[in-house]
This record gives sequence, C-alpha cells and structure tokens, in this order.
Amino acid sequence: MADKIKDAKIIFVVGGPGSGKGTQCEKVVAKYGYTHLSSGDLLRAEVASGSERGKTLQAIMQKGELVPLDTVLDMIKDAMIAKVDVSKGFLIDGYPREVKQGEEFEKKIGAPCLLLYIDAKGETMVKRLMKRGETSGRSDDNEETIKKRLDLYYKATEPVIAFYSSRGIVRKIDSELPVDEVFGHVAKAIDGLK
Ligand SMILES: Nc1ncnc2c1ncn2[C@@H]1O[C@H](COP(=O)(O)OP(=O)(O)O)[C@@H](O)[C@H]1O
Ligand SMILES: Nc1ncnc2c1ncn2[C@H]1C[C@H](O)[C@@H](COP(=O)(O)OP(=O)(O)O)O1
Ligand SMILES: [Mg+2]
Repeated sequence: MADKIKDAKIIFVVGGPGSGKGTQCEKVVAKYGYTHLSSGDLLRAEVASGSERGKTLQAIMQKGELVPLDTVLDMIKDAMIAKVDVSKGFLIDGYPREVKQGEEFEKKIGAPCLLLYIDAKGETMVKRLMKRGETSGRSDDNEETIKKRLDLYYKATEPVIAFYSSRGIVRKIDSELPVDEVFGHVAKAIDGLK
C-alpha cells in the first residue's frame, strides 16, 4: 500500500486564499478524472462531524491560522490510501502551506511531479473572498480573517514555491484571467507531464 501511493501521480495546487485553487481543481477533475483532495474541505468535513477534534480545528480555522501539521497530513494520507486503487492521479489542494509540510509529505507519502502555482493579486483575492463570503457560510470568509489568511500566505506559503522552483516542477498560472482561460493554462501544464 505504501508503495502504491509513493508511485501515484501527485500534483500540489498552491496559491493564496481565494486565488481560485478549488475552482481550477474542479475543472481538472472534469477533464482528467484526477482525485481532488482539498485540505480545507477535509478539515471542514471533520468540523461538520461535530467531533471534539472538529471543535478544536474550527477555532483555529476561524482565526485564519494553520491547524497542526500531523492532523492535516494524516487526513490527506488516509484519503489517498482510500482512493489509490482507482485514482489516475491526485490533486492536493491547499497543501503544503509551509515548507515543513512539503518535507513531511514527501517523507510519509511521496514526491509531487508538478506544482501548480495559482497566482492572483492580493487585492483580487480579497475581493473574491468577500464575494464568496456572501454565500459560502465559511466562518473564515470575513474581512478580519481574510486579512490574517493573506498575511500568513505571504509569510509561510510563498516560500513553498521557491522551495519547489529549484526542482523545476513549478508552473505559475495567472489566475487574474477569466476561469476558462486560467484553465487553458492549467491544462497545458498537465498535458506537459509525461
Ligand atoms: N479566474 C477567476 N475569475 C474570477 N473569479 C474567480 C476566478 N477563480 C475563482 N474565482 C472566484 O473566486 C472565489 C474563490 O475561488 P476558490 O476556487 O474557492 O479559491 P481557493 O480555493 O483558492 O480559496 C470563488 O468565489 C470563485 O468563484
Ligand atoms: N495544509 C494545511 N495546513 C494547516 N491548516 C490548513 C491546511 N489547509 C487548510 N488549513 C486550514 C487553515 C485555513 O485557513 C483553512 C481553510 O483552508 P482552505 O479551504 O484551503 O482555504 P482556501 O481554499 O480559501 O485557500 O483550513
Ligand atoms: Mg479552496
């Protein structure tokens, strides 16, 4: 089992809050049939279950902070194991959020073949999240938490991109464009994989 996930095709999808990671991943699923695993979605499912662990997670997410690395990595690993026999590839959305998360993922699971860097301006991300907040019901889509998430993104997550750039697997995607045009560039990056 461990060998199977090590050999799986793994794509990291990294970008700021509201950059459009989830939107693009949905389109990749539709075209390529990959398995989409969003760390945020996995965490929100745990919160929705009403478990004690979920309550602790909810408090952290509402503040715009990162939940403990082991919690999120275990969730992703379990979800990958559950799908590895039927999956053509994995889109890991919202992870790694710091360099340490990338290092631990590679120790426990395997190496990514591609990192899609979904790039939008801070101002654009804030606008999109405020709009999303009108209907998302997410307790972190409010002005105060958005600001904290953005600060944390620049501080903790942007270094992830530099870390993987040296390996030549980063494809930067301009996410200021309309959704379908962004997807055109995403598809080109995926088609470039052997
Ligand atoms: N290219 C785009 N142009 C305009 N709006 C977009 C674009 N990509 C995403 N959005 C909108 O921005 C919001 C955040 O997108 P989402 O995919 O949830 O981002 P993330 O998963 O990175 O937080 C959503 O409301 C989405 O509809
Ligand atoms: N890899 C990770 N490590 C730690 N916390 C994470 C995490 N992924 C998600 N979280 C927590 C903190 C985030 O502020 C919150 C929402 O994450 P998300 O749904 O990926 O946000 P978004 O798609 O808007 O970028 O969940
Ligand atoms: Mg998302």
